[in-house]
Amino acid sequence: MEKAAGATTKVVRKAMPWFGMDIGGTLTKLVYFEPKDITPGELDQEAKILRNIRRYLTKHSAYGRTGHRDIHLQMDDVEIRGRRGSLHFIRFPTAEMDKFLALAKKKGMAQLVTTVCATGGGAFKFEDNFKEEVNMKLAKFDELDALIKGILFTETHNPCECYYWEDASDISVSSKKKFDFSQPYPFILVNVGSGVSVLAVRGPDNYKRISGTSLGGGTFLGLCCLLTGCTTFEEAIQLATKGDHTKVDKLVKDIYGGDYERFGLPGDLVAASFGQMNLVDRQASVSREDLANATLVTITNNIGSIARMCASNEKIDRVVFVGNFLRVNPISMKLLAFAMDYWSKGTLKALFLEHEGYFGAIGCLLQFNGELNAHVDNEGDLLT
Ligand SMILES: Nc1ncnc2c1ncn2[C@@H]1O[C@H](COP(=O)(O)OP(=O)(O)O)[C@@H](O)[C@H]1O
Ligand SMILES: CC(C)(COP(=O)(O)O)[C@@H](O)C(=O)NCCC(=O)O
Repeated sequence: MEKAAGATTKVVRKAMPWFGMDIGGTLTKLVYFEPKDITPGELDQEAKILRNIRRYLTKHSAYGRTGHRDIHLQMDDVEIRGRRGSLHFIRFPTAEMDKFLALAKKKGMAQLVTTVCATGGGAFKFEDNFKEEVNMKLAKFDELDALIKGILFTETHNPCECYYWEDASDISVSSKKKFDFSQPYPFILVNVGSGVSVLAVRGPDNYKRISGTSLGGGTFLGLCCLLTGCTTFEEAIQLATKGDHTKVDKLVKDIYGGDYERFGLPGDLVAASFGQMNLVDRQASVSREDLANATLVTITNNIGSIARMCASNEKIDRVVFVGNFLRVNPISMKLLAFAMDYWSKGTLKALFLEHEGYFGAIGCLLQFNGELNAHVDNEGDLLT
């Protein structure tokens, strides 16, 4: 790009809009940086389309039938690349990508010819659709790199980001407590999205993916829909909250009549998930709520076991759980907190983060560092 004659470049500001997008197996997460330090010169120059997009995203909390802005997660007064502004958090089902692209086109995105930073499997899968339908180029980033960068950034910008569950053994009294995560390393990171990835993180650029399981949030939702006829994650969680998994599972005491003392297995421990459901009379006596609760407990306990084995193998005592499976899901968080503590005899600590499913999108927004440069002249006007 040529600099205008006589103009000296004072500040290099990157052209707006700034988005970070994590296109996951179930949900697409969009983080939008709303600049709050717009100079009068910049405001004059701001294209009408850009202004309309900024207003549309920041003034609404619902987009179409299935898009939502998580207003409670909004982060204000954040500095990124020398600009101050707010981070807005928006999600919609990845299955609705065609509707999102149609909306983006309607809002004039196609005329902006811009680049969006994207991560998650969908950044690869939908790359051509973005180019063809909204003239957007995707700058792609690895989802696990982005996840860790997003966590580290958010933790340093939000003093209340990290928490644990106190007294997790009693679900009814257990409560959230702030945790100081300013010295994070090393930690195990368990990302419970559609599937589950487990990482050992020893430094900002030092991590490895040590395990994973296909029994994750997608499994919970899929099985719950099949077993109960529910249609949304929120409904599945509501049902699970009112159910009792012990009517569905076979417990140690159903087999032993009490504890299996020799190996320290308490009678109330689940011996076999869904282990009662081979009996026709038992099938008839369980409710949709019980089935939802059993599905949630089964998936959660399995994730807890894998996380605990990984922590023990890596000799790391802090386990951070993230991903949208934990959204509006205190049952799973408390179960994980209890499982980590109980089975490790108090040596492992389960930690949780407020922006649970958005770290990939945040990390992606932060990583972009090219192509959008715009020169600003003496008066602070954009020359692009
Ligand atoms: N509104 C929702 N719609 C669908 N799934 C949801 C919703 N809220 C939470 N979830 C849970 O979050 C999981 C997806 O988590 P997420 O971290 O976004 O993963 P992914 O990147 O694979 O989409 C779903 O499988 C489901 O268990
Ligand atoms: C393939 C994935 C990294 C995709 O991430 P997601 O969209 O589920 O967040 C994840 O689903 C995963 O790690 N699945 C488990 C695969 C396994 O180790 O068995």
